[in-house]
Amino acid sequence: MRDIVATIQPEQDEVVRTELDVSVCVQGAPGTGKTAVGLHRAAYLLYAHRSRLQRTGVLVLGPNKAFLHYISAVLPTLGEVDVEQTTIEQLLTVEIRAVDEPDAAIVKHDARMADVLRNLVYARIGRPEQAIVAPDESYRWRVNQHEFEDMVAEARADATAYLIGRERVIARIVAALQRQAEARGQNCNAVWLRRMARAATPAVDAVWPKVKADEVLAELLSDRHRLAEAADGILSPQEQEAIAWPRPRKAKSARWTAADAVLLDEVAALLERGQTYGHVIVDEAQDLSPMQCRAIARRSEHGSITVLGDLAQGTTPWAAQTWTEQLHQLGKPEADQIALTTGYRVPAAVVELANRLLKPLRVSVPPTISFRSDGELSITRVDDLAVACVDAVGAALTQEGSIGVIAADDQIAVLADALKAAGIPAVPPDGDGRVAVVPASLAKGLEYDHVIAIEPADIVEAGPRGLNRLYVILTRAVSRLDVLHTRDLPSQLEGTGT
Ligand SMILES: Nc1ncnc2c1ncn2[C@@H]1O[C@H](COP(=O)(O)OP(=O)(O)OP(=O)(O)O)[C@@H](O)[C@H]1O
Repeated sequence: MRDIVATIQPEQDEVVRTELDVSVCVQGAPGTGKTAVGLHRAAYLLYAHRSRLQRTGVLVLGPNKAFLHYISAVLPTLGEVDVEQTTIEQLLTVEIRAVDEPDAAIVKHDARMADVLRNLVYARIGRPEQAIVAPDESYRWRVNQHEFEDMVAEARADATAYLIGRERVIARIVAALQRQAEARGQNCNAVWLRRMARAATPAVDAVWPKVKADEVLAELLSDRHRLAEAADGILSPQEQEAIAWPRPRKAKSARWTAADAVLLDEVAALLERGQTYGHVIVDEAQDLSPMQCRAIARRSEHGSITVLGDLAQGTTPWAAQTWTEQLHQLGKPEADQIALTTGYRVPAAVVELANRLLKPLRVSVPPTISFRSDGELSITRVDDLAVACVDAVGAALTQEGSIGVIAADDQIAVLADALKAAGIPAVPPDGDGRVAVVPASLAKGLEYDHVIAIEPADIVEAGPRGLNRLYVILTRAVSRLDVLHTRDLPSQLEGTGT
């Protein structure tokens, strides 16, 4: 990203300087400066509300590590370093050791899982079956069964989190015991209160047990009976089957997936309240699942949020179709929705090509209008992609600037080898070097002076939402875009090449 401070436009500045208490959602076509606006907003808010935000914190969430590498170079130049920058995966701090089948991931990312998990956690609370008796030297203080039942019911009704509810029951029991003891002239000091809490704990454990998030989720995914109970009327039997583990596992030996990490975060929040931030900035927010949105909503519950994204660049299976729906999931339905349409990155010839893909993407977004009439576009049918790629990179190296070779993920190794064999050092997208070889799945949010896009038909066919992915890739070029293909171009781009 270039330094835009000097040239920031009024429509961008309006977003940057929106008041701290106001949440905003920016639908920004490619290269309209969403990321730049988000980072300037972080800097502006920290400047204008430094003491408040130093207390409450600012969180910037980006889509992947390559993107963070890219923005971490920019934020300190804006004069601000007190910002936590991370990806949603890193935020959730669970070691990811497995990958879900696509149908399992879709169920796990669905908002209905929140109800399943709530049922699961609260199903642990039972009914007291006996009174609590706390021996105290020559006395035996009592909370009878009915009182105990009422305390559990009341704590359940007002508790904001499961473990807080449990603590509340213990506190009520101790208070009741204290009233009895004081009525008999006892001095109830802190040591006495702690002793009474210990005496009450076994009875509370039996009714409202302590639990850990990983144990709760491992049990859900291991035990089909428990899953059926918690998901009754919420998930279909097929959906339950899709997420159930083939063999039971304990939490310690569980191999968690990225979607499990989001579920663990939801369970952890059902158990205890987590950290919140004064302001959260989320980039590429169109790609968040409803469950990921909930994780972010919890962290910005007492603060505001800046949502940045482009519905046309949605590449996940759960990508948002409308901002109204996504803002609802993010807990900020009242956020101001603003559209940025002037593209500063992508030259007009390239924008025109990419805009051809908008209609079939079936999202309602205004097309980009390029600010730039310079730039070059070439679309060439070639015989051998690796050979043509090496030639194209060689030619690009005679001009100034960064070069990104972007291809379907499974072609990256072949292209990197071909460049290496030709003596051209190439780095991955988060590496430092003039030529980067970028898997299509990691191209989002990045930009290069010269982009060489390899075999659009393969990019489109590599997975669901392939056309959205192609749209992302075509819009990464700052000055020049070469499209190389051996196969026919996707029909929307037909008639554009040689
Ligand atoms: N007002 C401006 N004047 C000049 N350049 C700008 C301006 N705003 C943004 N840019 C430049 O345009 C490019 C794109 O900006 P940025 O990466 O923030 O866009 P984006 O909307 O996040 O793009 P995408 O969604 O495609 O990733 C960057 O090089 C940035 O420096």
